Amino acid sequence: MTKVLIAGAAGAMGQKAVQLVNSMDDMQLTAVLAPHLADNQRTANHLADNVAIYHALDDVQEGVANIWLDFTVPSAVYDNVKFALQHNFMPVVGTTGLTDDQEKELIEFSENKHLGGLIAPNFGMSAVLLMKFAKKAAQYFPDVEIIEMHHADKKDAPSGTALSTAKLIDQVRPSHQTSPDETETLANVRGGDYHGIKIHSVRLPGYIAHEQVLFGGAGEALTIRQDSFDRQSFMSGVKVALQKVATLDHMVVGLEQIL
Ligand SMILES: NC(=O)C1=CN([C@@H]2O[C@H](COP(=O)(O)OP(=O)(O)OC[C@H]3O[C@@H](n4cnc5c(N)ncnc54)[C@H](OP(=O)(O)O)[C@@H]3O)[C@@H](O)[C@H]2O)C=CC1
Ligand SMILES: O=C(O)C1=N[C@H](C(=O)O)C[C@H](O)C1
Repeated sequence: MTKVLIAGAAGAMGQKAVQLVNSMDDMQLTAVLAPHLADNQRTANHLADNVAIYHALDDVQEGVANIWLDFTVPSAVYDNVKFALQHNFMPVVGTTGLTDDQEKELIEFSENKHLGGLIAPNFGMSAVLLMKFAKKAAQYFPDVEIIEMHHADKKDAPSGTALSTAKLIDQVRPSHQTSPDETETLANVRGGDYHGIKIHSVRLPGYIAHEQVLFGGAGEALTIRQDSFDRQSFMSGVKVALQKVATLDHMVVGLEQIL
């Protein structure tokens, strides 16, 4: 039986993850890290009496779980994953917001410790495929912009998925002419800029997680779009990650690495 700790267990994704782990025969939820979760909220949060509730990182006991599943906040994820590796948990990280330098450092640390782990900006199959297709299309359509749309509670912008998509496109797109002398008469109206790729972040109630990659060519255009209508859609990817992380000997980035 593999033991799992969920960090951010009371959040929107954490609650889904608790129910997923509870439903798996080969996994046991042994602990959660949830800063504001009270003991009398166990039942509402589907936590059995024997699940340890930690309110602070430094209270977490080494050995309480094999896997550290993280759905917290961008400001906490680096410290959480570093702590997890230092204390021999295999991290499965859904939380977005790690910088490139932080990600690199954590991967190197995992390599030195020979500890498997996964950082997945998106556990949804539609998003994984969107990123794959966008990378392919960018070889032929270098002019591209990204629009990501999320629920109004999302704390980070751009989304981790949009940033990952831009990085993948940037790896392959041919050099090309950008429009010169562009003037913004309203600040930031052209969106954020990742190596010349514009990213536009929309935050609205009613949305969950959606992304469009728009390619423009001479007299034609290609739009690739994915929609996550329900957070349950991320759980099949989380399940595979929990089942496969022990087969890795260092941290990898992207769900596609283990599919
Ligand atoms: N990879 C993927 O497929 C997906 C990734 N995400 C990402 O997952 C993350 C969480 O999203 P979501 O569940 O919607 O966010 P929520 O805001 O609903 O949940 C975040 C949770 O983290 C808790 N938290 C805050 N600080 C800490 C800390 N230092 N240690 C432990 N827990 C902490 C919060 O507790 P409290 O409120 O009590 O402070 C809260 O319960 C985001 O980064 C999001 O982008 C989301 C969907 C899919
Ligand atoms: O916060 C969310 O909701 C999501 N976050 C991830 C991201 O930032 O890409 C994945 C998905 O878009 C949902």
